[in-house]
Amino acid sequence: MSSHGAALPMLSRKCKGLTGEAHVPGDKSISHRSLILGAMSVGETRITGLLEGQDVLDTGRAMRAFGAEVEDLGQGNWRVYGVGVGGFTEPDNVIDCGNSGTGVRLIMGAMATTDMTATFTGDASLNSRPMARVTDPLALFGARAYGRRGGRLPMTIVGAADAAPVQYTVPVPSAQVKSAVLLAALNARGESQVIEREATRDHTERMLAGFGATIETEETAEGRIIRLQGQPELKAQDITVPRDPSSAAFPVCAAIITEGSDVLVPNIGLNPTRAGLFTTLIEMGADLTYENLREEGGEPVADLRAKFSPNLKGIEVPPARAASMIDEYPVLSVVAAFAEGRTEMHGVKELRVKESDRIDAMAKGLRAAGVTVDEGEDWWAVEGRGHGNVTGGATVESRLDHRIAMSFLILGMASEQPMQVDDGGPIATSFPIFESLMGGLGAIIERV
Ligand SMILES: O=C(O)C1=C[C@@H](OP(=O)(O)O)[C@@H](O)[C@H](O)C1
Ligand SMILES: C=C(OP(=O)(O)O)C(=O)O
Repeated sequence: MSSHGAALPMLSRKCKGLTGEAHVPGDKSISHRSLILGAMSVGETRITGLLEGQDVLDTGRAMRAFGAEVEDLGQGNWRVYGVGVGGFTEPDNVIDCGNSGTGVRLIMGAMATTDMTATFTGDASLNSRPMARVTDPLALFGARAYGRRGGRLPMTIVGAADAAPVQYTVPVPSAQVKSAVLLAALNARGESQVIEREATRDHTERMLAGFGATIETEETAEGRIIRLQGQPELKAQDITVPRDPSSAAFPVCAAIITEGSDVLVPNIGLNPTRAGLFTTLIEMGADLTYENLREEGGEPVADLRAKFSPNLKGIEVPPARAASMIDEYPVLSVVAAFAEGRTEMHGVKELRVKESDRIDAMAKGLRAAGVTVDEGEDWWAVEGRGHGNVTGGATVESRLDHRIAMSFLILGMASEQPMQVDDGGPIATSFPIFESLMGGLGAIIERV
């Protein structure tokens, strides 16, 4: 079942090659943060290119429930009239964050240092994901959490007004946890410090600086130390959301494994905390090039050109790269199936607590498609079969996980037999135009 209604089985079959331009939607991480920081600032924030996926729409609804005005102006343009740091009003009903870990965790952080109580819930996937990683540090500010056993949603957070600042070392490589603490620290009295041992995506830090917060980052031997002054007046901004590298991953990988392909994916942000997949593909021998490499808004941006790559080889993906491509391992494992030799992926236990256990979901589906996969708690490995030898011909479960559904549909574009997913509905959480965009390149995707 998809989160909103009946299951939507989908199938993809081998196509003659993908060609053309793929204009992928706005970045999901930056879209959530635009709405939340817009709601926490004073005045009118205008957002262009917002991702209108269900995850982000749910965050927009939540911001309205906390008192901000959030208005859809059409064609990806949005207006947020913020209430200022500490200016939220108490929601009069449960906040449903749908399928979105980012949404619920960042919003819990944002309300944890206010004088109010809010109850959060989500779909079956989100309600099975761990929340203690966020509520533990929020407790340091004095916020209390009452949830289901194992720290699961539905969960009520009782915020702590007038909180003192904290010092916190994030125990797992998670931008969501880091961001929840930073958003809580915004309404605490003095300077909070957040330390992360492994660099994760830094959109919250960059955007906080853009909204006028006093924030600095220091790289040290023990990791990155982020210092944030509490109780700033955030100033509304005009934001242009860059296109999502995690969505670009799908047409890029599809082109690499599908004979006859040549696809251009324009305007993709190559922030080093997000670009690990592209580095990995190039190491595997993919014909992937950065055209028109430039700087926009202080970040590297390029047009990605991906072509069919018949000579892919398996590699070892190092643990240090994991955070910079954490959402891309499912589709990387599909590319690995078409390479010669074994691809090993290490330091990836976070994959087990995403919308699904992504190692388990991909391993089962790949095996059903004729590919050998080994796994341990923190690693997995795909035995590449080489181009032309991936059987396919299976129906797999997408487990309320958009990236699992999209990854197997990409596999089916190049495998000998079609691939079917039991439910393509979750794709709309992050990439609502996936079907039409891939179809426009020549992919054959059918609703069955
Ligand atoms: O901060 C963010 O926007 C995100 C952080 C990552 O999650 P974790 O922080 O749990 O690794 C990522 O998987 C998610 O899609 C988006
Ligand atoms: C893990 C993801 O999202 P979230 O944690 O926000 O649900 C994802 O988009 O792959």
